[in-house]
Amino acid sequence: MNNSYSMQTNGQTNGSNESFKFVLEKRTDIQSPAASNQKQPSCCLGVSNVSYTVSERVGPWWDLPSYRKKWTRQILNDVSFHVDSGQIMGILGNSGSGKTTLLDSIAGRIGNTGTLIGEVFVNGRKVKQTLFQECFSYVLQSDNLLSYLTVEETLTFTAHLALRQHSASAIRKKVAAVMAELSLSHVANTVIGGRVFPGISGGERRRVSIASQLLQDPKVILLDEPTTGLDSMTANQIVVLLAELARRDRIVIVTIHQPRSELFRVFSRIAIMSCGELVFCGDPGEMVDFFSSCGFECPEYCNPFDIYVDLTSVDTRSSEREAATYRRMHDITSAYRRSEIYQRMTWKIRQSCQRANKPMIPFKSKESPSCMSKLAVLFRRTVRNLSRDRMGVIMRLSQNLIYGMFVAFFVMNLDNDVNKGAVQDRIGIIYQAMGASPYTGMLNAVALFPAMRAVADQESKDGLYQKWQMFLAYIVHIFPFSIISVFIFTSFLYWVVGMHPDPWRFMCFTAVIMVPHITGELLTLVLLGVVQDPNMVNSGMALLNIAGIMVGSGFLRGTQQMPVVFQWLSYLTFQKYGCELLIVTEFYGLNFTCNSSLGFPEGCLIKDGNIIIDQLYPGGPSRYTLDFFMLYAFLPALVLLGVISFKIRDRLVRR
Ligand SMILES: Nc1ncnc2c1ncn2[C@@H]1O[C@H](COP(=O)(O)OP(=O)(O)OP(=O)(O)O)[C@@H](O)[C@H]1O
Repeated sequence: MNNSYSMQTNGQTNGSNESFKFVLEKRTDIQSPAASNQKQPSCCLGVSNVSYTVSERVGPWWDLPSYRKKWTRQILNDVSFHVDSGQIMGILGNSGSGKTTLLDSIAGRIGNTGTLIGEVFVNGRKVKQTLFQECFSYVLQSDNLLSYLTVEETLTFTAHLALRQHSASAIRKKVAAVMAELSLSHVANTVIGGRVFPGISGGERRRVSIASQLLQDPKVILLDEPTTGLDSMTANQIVVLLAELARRDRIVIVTIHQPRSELFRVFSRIAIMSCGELVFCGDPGEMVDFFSSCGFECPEYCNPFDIYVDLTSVDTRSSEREAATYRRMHDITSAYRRSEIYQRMTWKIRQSCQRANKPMIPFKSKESPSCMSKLAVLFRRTVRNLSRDRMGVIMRLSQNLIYGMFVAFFVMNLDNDVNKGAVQDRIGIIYQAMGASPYTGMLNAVALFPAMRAVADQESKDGLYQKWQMFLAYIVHIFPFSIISVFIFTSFLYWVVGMHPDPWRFMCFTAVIMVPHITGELLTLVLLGVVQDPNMVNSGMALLNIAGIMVGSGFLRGTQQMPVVFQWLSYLTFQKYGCELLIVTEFYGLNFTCNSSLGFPEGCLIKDGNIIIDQLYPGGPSRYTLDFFMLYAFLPALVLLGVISFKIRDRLVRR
């Protein structure tokens, strides 16, 4: 079997009418087991009998009888392969064949919903599942990058998070070297960009994601569909670049959809998956040989990738087709298992395990900085990224003010006459200020945080830091914005409508309003830790806030008239303490006038604000300091809750 195939191009290489045919020639690169024993690669990866099963409900939740039943589904079935350093392996297969699950299982990102069995060897040494993440770098299909950082800044921050023992100049050199290796030097100072403003191209973004992984010097790089969403020329360039990375003594494994035919010569190994099984895994020449021996010649001028993936896919459009294509897939898989290619592969895995002087497992560089240094780097990165978001900054600073303007122009001047709304308008303003401030905080979090969360999900899986550390770094940056934004809001509203003209009371008013605004943002972040969908968080927050102001304020129904359970619940709302403080701040010692001809003469019985305080919050002034303490206690409590929420997220997020 020393005959094999090489490829001849026919026509233009980049034109649409490109084509090629296979020509028989003598192979020299396929070594016998004895020969390959002489030349050992510096690193090798062996995956042996990996299977993954999940337990699933048989039916949907609205069909209770079937929902109660469970069945076991085999997602990966006895997958084995071997790759040496210097090689790039492409994993092909139709949609749902298990490519991503295979990468996830090797990358240690499979989650705990199913059962993973099998063994992974690096340099013949068995790697524990818990160490997969420290050994393999994983580039996800979607690029999670911060839009407002430049390419160089992105890589520099990542390097600071990953490499402690390197000096600043060493990190600069390292970043420059990685950028050069991935041909990114020309866009070093260009921002990544986002949906609403331009930045680097899709292919360059993909290369930045790969570069971030290279900073940790991984020996094995896994990439899930790195070419998806790119035009075919850029996709080819990415694969060629990955092949070059592999050639520099690394192992690169990449899942790919519909590679172009000229990539045939780029891959060192090709694996084809179908229904969770590895139907074939070998070098490109072997692949053509193998399928021909199974009776499936690749027609001239056809893309062998398309032909072989089609041949091994199961067509579920009708039961007859399904049975026939499944049989064909099964026959090919059986033939592969009996083939010399498969025997050689299993022999290589065994041989690497039995080697006398096995090299050590090459873990990624793991010189993480201390917790405080990581927090400092994350904080700097968050501030740098978000402070460049002009719309984000404007929104943060102005939305409270815009709302304040609306309320101020609606109320205009507060009167001191009880019959001209002196009490009602003041209570209305307090109700609105307390009720609306959490919403503006919530809007900020929902608009800005999910992008940061996606980055943290990825980087925490890379072992750079933990998700709760990013949460802490993010909330630190909230405070200055909140203080300025609330100060602008209260300065405008308080003085324009003419609330109590005591500067000290104005400061207290501002200090109280600060808390619901920050609490709104913090509570949203806490929920975003455990709920993936920001829209659900939006709705949840709106409901919580409505419930809080209803039960806590006592404006809709006096606290004394509420059922006991609500009276107790009111102590858990920040609105209770906030409203009480604002009522005391505004009404304490405030004298009213009364023009009895304008309204109810009984209204004139309300001569001063203390009567209102006694009605709404009896004993309120004596609890003034305690209320402040209780109100501000919500902030550290929510920070703690946030840390817990993001620790729970570690378990919830699979990839
Ligand atoms: N944890 C899980 N629970 C239930 N089903 C799962 C789980 N993980 C994967 N699957 C199922 O396994 C099959 C293989 O999924 P996978 O994402 O690996 O396919 P794929 O080949 O990467 O597909 P694509 O090319 O479309 O991304 C799919 O049908 C998927 O729904």
